[in-house]
Amino acid sequence: MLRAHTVEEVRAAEAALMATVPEGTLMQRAAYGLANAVLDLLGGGYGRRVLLLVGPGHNGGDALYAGAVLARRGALVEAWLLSTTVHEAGLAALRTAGGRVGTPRAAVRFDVVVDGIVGIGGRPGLRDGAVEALAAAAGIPVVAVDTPSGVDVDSGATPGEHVEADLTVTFGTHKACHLLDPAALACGAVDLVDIGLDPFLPPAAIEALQPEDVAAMLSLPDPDGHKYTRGVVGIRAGSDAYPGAGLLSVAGAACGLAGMVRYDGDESVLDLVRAAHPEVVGPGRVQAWVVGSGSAAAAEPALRDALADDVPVVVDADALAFADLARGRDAVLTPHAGELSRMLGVDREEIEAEPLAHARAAADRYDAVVLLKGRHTVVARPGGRVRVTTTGTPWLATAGAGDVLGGLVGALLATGLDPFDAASVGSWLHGAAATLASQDGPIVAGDVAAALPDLIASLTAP
Ligand SMILES: NC(=O)C1=CN([C@@H]2O[C@H](COP(=O)(O)OP(=O)(O)OC[C@H]3O[C@@H](n4cnc5c(N)ncnc54)[C@H](O)[C@@H]3O)[C@@H](O)[C@H]2O)[C@@H](O)CC1
Ligand SMILES: [K+]
Repeated sequence: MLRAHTVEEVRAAEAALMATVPEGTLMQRAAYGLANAVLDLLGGGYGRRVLLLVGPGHNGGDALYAGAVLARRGALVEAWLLSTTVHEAGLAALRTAGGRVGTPRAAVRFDVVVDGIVGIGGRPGLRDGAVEALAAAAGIPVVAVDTPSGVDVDSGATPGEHVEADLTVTFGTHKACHLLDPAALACGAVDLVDIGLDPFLPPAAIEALQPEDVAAMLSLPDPDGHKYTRGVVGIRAGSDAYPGAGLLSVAGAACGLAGMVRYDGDESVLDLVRAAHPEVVGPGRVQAWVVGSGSAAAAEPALRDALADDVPVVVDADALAFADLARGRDAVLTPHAGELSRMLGVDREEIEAEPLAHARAAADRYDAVVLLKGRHTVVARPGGRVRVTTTGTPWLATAGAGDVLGGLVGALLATGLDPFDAASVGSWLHGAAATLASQDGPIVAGDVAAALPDLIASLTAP
């Protein structure tokens, strides 16, 4: 499990760890990790030209000490000091190693820029000197120290100017900004350097599932199981006007995880569903319902009927307008930013600027699990625990992909996962299946559903 901690938690853990090691140890660990990441990126040190952007705090100190390591490895290291005071010992180390201090100038030629302007002590936004230095070094790959300077570390928002990194090297644990958009977009790839913080960190409120977590949560068929013990998922989606929504919801549900898929909707859609998925049967008892996509006016009665069965429910698309009915129930609400905007009465732009805060607010408001779709989907449960999905591909932004996701989450609920696990595992599988199907090329929603069995097999293979 990948975990993200708050600045406050990191500072407390660092203080506890620092009490157990000689002074300066943590910064040395951080600096060596950072220098190694830069060496990897550059394919070596000798003759490489490295620019350090150095702010007033320890973040700049990390950059200076890493610069000293790089200078000893033969790199030509220049530091631009963006504050009247910088980490003195770090600066002395850089100078001793042969690095120098330069002044910001246009049309500079460096192989890499190391952003040590601010880290977890930074307020969002950049000061003028930093903006000008970054402009002078535009076009050069950027390695951010701990966080891209200027982002809001704990919320993942980017309310002001900020660094756009190609690689972010962070220390001890991830922070929200590494996982949550829009800040995560500014991180580029993220490397975590172990500085020994783990024993001092509390449980994290924000997590990102990894393949081994997903594999451990999937329920495999018992040797003596049968289709009913494996769980039955029911789909109430699609209509005469939108039969595709029903077909794709069924396709996601028919990934093989549940023992049976039922379709309960218009006869005309059922005929199409049966033609595409002969194994699907008609209405009856289920262990989970998926309600709402392409349901139009039928969404409200369909949701009421599903809730009356007292089984977990995925509340999707048209049914989200009636999400109040599911308050406090075993439910997964699956809005995209536009749908959540209508549910909360908040502008869509505000939701996209702070998906973490709004997914959490919605989970509390509806007392249910909320899966807010996006590049990095946010799954929030009431009380603040969150899982962020980091699988996926931009090609997944395609019509019907949400229907497949709804069906898949329903199948996972039917197998007995709780709503938080079903939503986060479903979202992870959905993204990973899209990547598998896409191979960096275009896909349609049906391809994502079709890739699920192979993906699941690769995860669960002994
Ligand atoms: N505390 C520790 O033991 C460790 C800290 N480490 C590094 O230390 C960093 C935190 O250091 P600090 O607490 O000194 O904080 P930072 O280096 O993040 O910066 C804080 C300083 O920047 C100023 N500042 C705030 N916002 C600004 C902005 N937008 N533009 C310009 N200046 C701004 C503040 O006045 C303050 O002086 C971490 O991100 C990490 O890089 C690592 O060395 C690992 C160990
Ligand atoms: K930084």
